[in-house]
Amino acid sequence: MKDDKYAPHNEDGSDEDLNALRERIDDLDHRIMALISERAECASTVARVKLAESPEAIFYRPEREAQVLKRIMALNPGPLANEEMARLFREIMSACLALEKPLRVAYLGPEGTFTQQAALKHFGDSAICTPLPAIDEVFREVEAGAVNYGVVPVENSTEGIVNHTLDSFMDSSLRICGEVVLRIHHHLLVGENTRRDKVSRIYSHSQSLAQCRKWLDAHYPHAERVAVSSNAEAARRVKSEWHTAAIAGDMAARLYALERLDEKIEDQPDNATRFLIIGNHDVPPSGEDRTSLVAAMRNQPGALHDLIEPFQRHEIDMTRLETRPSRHGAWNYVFFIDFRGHLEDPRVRAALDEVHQRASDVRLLGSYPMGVL
Ligand SMILES: O=C(O)C(=O)C[C@]1(C(=O)O)C=C[C@@H](O)C=C1
Repeated sequence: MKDDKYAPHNEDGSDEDLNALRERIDDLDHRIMALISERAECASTVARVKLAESPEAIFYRPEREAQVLKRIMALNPGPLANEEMARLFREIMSACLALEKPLRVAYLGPEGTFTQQAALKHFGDSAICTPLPAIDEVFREVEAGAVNYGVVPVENSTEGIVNHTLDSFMDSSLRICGEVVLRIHHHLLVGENTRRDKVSRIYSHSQSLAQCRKWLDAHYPHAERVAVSSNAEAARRVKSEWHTAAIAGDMAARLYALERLDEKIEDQPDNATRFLIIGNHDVPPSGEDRTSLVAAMRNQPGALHDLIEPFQRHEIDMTRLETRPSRHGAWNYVFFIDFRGHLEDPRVRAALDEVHQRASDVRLLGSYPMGVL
């Protein structure tokens, strides 16, 4: 409810001068701060309650965070956009969680990649995030308990699946605890000594070069395209080279202080990448969840149909189906399946009981809240 004390004197606020408006802002800031402090105290108490329940308490609760953010977006009165408001609350929760227990997160590096951006978007600024050079190293560090969670890319809307991530699940007992979807915007970046008409070589990750193929054909048909290990590595190189450019995102542009010759050069304007949060515990239902599993089928006609038929019959919305070669025996395949719903839903249980009977092996990778922001 609006407090009269804070309403403008006129409808358009015109009788208030700048000083008066700033006094109002100071006053509001004090009240916001008092409320944030009260919230942080409350989160500290939550931590004590969790510890009293179990010494192995899990402090990070992705299902609760998803509910908080969704509620904030639903209640937001404006004028800030829902995403902006949720982003602010994302940071408040991140700081509150750090009071309970600072989270350690490993992501596929190096610094400046979209995966770092995804880690920040999901965990906020208070998590302690460390880059690692390969997807399987992220898995290993989480398995070893050196970090609490890992962030790895899993699929891109234009270039498809990240095979390394799917393959890493085959040898791992880790669970998926969450997902983040990031809109991917690519920029053409140069160092201070490079002019637009002098660019003769363009570095980027092969996926990013592919995502900007048409733009490059139209604008730089004669420039050599060189695939490197990451967009951030591309940005690092052009920092010290002349006549070269990098295709990379905001994080890398900022990290290496590069000039943006052209922005948003991706061929598909809705280009997005989905990242997974990997951890070592199950996540309770949030109300809007996704489940992932990997299933091995006996090599026989109709095997794939047999596998997916129970989902259809139980009206479960399958959101992804990927086939990967199995590590056991030539010409054997495993299927990665994502569907809407949680392992605790009765319909999901019924479908999975049947899938278990039909497949030679099923491994549940986890149920987790669908990306909110
Ligand atoms: O509700 C909890 O379990 C909390 O720990 C509180 C809180 C929050 O700040 O709202 C903090 C961290 C969790 O990841 C989820 C929510």
